[in-house]
Amino acid sequence: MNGISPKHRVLVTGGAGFLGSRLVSSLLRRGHEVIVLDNFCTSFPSSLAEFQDNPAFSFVQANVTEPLSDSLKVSRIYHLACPASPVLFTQQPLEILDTCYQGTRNILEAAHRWGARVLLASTSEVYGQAERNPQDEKYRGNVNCFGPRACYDEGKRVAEALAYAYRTQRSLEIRIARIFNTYGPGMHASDGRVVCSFVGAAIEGKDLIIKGDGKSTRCFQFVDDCITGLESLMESNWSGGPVNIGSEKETTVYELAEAVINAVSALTGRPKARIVYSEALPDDPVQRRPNCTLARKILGWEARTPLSEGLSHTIDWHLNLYFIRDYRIKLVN
Ligand SMILES: O=C(O)[C@H]1O[C@H](OP(=O)(O)OP(=O)(O)OC[C@H]2O[C@@H](n3ccc(=O)[nH]c3=O)[C@H](O)[C@@H]2O)[C@H](O)[C@@H](O)[C@@H]1O
Repeated sequence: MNGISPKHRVLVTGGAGFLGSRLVSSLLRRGHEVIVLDNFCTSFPSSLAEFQDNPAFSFVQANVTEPLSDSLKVSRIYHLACPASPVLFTQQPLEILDTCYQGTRNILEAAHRWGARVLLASTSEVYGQAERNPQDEKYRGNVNCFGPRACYDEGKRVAEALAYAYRTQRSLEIRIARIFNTYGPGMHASDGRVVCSFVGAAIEGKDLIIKGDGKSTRCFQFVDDCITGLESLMESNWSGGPVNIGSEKETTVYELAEAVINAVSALTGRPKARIVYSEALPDDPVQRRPNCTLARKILGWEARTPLSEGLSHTIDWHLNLYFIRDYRIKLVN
């Protein structure tokens, strides 16, 4: 993780996405050669624009559900490709399941041919409607396999099971990160996840919609903390099971809404947006908080960015997408 660490040829699946593009930026900064594989199903080519002139960067437009060409041979694979917004769980469940199973299988198969190490982006969603708080990696979860979140929750669980099978049967080097709610610059308001939805609404002067009573909790992790955690895990000697990567600071959805409204108003001088309530999503986890003792112990890593600081970077990023004139805000791209 420092200037003298070995340089790799790295494949990032989903590299045009929210986490992916931030990871690519960090890997290139550290001197690695990076290939992004993405099909833009939930991302935009513009998120790769800043890398285009970098000779260490290349891009392949493809779906991970198709087998990988050996011309892509690398020594490290970050497997991030998968739609992750709950809005898509009801719109594209079959595609999500295909990506989680066949996509992950293709990645692991290619890694086996190439002798590459794989980091699988798993999720806090494998814990489902958790019956204990916080959730450590030994907790086996409470997931509904026949419900609107099943495609993602069970999809990621089968992806973990595939990784385990390739490790035991094919001796593949595997790292699994269970990533908890991550936010920051690069996640567009249209994504549907809560932080970017609230920030987008507050900037546009629209109501913030709380789904449910606002008492549900999440621990919001700033994207750069998450990326450092993923890179540390990839280059660590850890050969055990999955590792939680998240913030341990628990916040209710209502507290988040208030924080966003106040921060946007303070930064723009505009009147405060309002909160309205709508029905809770079915199977929406009520309480979620990682226990990150393992990550601290094996990686010396923990999420450090306070919510207020992360929100301020996030709001700045969103404001830069907007053109402010005559007290009206218009979308420019
Ligand atoms: O990051 C994680 O750990 C996982 O959780 C997310 O799911 P969720 O926690 O439901 O993410 P959000 O859509 O951001 O929702 C968080 C909470 O805010 C609420 N919410 C969301 C959006 C909104 O406009 N209003 C609102 O009240 C949701 O109902 C939920 O209670 C996604 O499943 C994944 O991106 C990810 O793997």
